[in-house]
Order: sequence, then C-alpha cells, then structure tokens
Amino acid sequence: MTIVLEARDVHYSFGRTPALRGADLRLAEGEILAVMGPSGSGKSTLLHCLAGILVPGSGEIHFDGRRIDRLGETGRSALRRDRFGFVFQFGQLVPELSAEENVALPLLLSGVRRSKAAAEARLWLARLGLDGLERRTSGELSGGQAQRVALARGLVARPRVLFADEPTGALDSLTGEQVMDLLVGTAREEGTAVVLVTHEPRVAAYADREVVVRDGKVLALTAEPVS
Ligand SMILES: Nc1ncnc2c1ncn2[C@@H]1O[C@H](COP(=O)(O)OP(=O)(O)OP(=O)(O)O)[C@@H](O)[C@H]1O
Repeated sequence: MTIVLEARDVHYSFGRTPALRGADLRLAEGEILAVMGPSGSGKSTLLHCLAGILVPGSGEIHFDGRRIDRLGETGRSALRRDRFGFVFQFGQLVPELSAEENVALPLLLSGVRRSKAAAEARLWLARLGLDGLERRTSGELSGGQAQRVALARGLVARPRVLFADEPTGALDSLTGEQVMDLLVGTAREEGTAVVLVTHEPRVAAYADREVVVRDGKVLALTAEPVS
C-alpha cells in the first residue's frame, strides 16, 4: 500500500486557541477517507494543514514521501495547483465566469492552452451530467448543479488528492446524495484519493474509512488503510 498523504503529530493554533493538538493521519493512494467530528474539533484546520493552505506550528506533513510543511508559499501553492483539487461547502465558483470557464480555470492556471482547457472543461461538465449548461453563470444554476460544476473544477487537473470540506453541506439530502455519488464515482475512476470532511454519517458512509477528530486529535474509527 502506498501512502500518499500523512500528518505526523501536527499542532496548530489560531493565536492562543489550539485547533490541532497532535493530529496523526495516513491516507492511502486512491483511498476515500471521511473525517468526522463535532463542530470546532479541528476538522477544517486539519484539512487546511494537509492541503498546504496552513502551515502547522509543529509536526510534519508528507505528500508522496516528501515533507511539504517546510515548503515556502510558492512551493505550496504550486502543489495545490498541480496535485490537489478542492471542493467546498459553497461551490465558490467565480460568479462572473460561466460554468465552462470556471472548470477550465485550474488548467489555465497550469499553463494549458485556452482551447484545450475549454475542451477538457466541456468533457468534465458532460461527465457530470451538465451538458447544455456550459454558458451559465453560478447564479443561473441550482445548488446541486453549481456543486457539480465545483466538482468538475476540482477534478479537471487530475489531482492526486481531492479535498472536500462539507461538499454537500448546503444541499438537500437527495441532491447531496447525487453529488456524493458523482464525487465518489469519478474519484474512483480517476484513482484520486479523497479527504472528505463531513459531520453527516450518511455522507461519511460513502468513504472507505472514517476517522473522528476530537479536541484536535484524530481517533481512528475503522482500521488503518490495509495493503
Ligand atoms: N480563523 C480562525 N481564527 C480563530 N480561531 C479559529 C479560526 N478558525 C477556526 N478556529 C478555531 O479553531 C478550532 C477548530 O476549528 P475548525 O474550523 O478546524 O473546526 P471544525 O471541526 O472544522 O468545525 P465545523 O464542523 O464547525 O466546521 C475551533 O475552536 C475554532 O473556533
């Protein structure tokens, strides 16, 4: 089994408020991992540390066997752009851009030609059942459609790890299930590992394994990834 991402004894504080107090986590290649836990327990902070958005006060983050917590902002932002994908609770689409332009964005940022990026974006929109909606802006899409656009954007650059923070949090349960079916289905097809932060057991049930964050520490609910 190959470990793609690992947190070792990670501590992080917001000023004097400790958010992580020795968090450990291992994510296997292609694994879908649910991170659960009560509000304020440190789930989002852990995701942000794993994704190189926040730098831990102490401890280590390893991606593909390389320490990433020691990289500078430029190195971490290159990593986020080239190797990681993101989906958040509120899709955070750029409101002025069309669905197609939103999905093409990560490719354009990586230097892909405009016509190729647009063609890839259209393929991903079709794959997520959004054909015909390419020209719409986020204000012209339903919540579920917008979240599928966000998912297409998160996966278009074929990341090694997709970080999903409450990806269905703003959706009704039926729409949430459709988004989760697509998220898990496409991640599996692509071999993309997923860190899925959720407080909903129904959403966590889509994962291969669950951990619980409590008081800034990670408790394993089911076994470590197995070979
Ligand atoms: N920007 C911030 N400034 C100060 N404190 C923060 C900030 N973000 C989070 N915290 C604090 O850090 C702790 C962990 O927060 P975090 O957002 O990681 O929890 P969470 O488990 O994701 O919560 P939720 O389920 O409510 O999103 C909490 O005590 C929170 O109040």
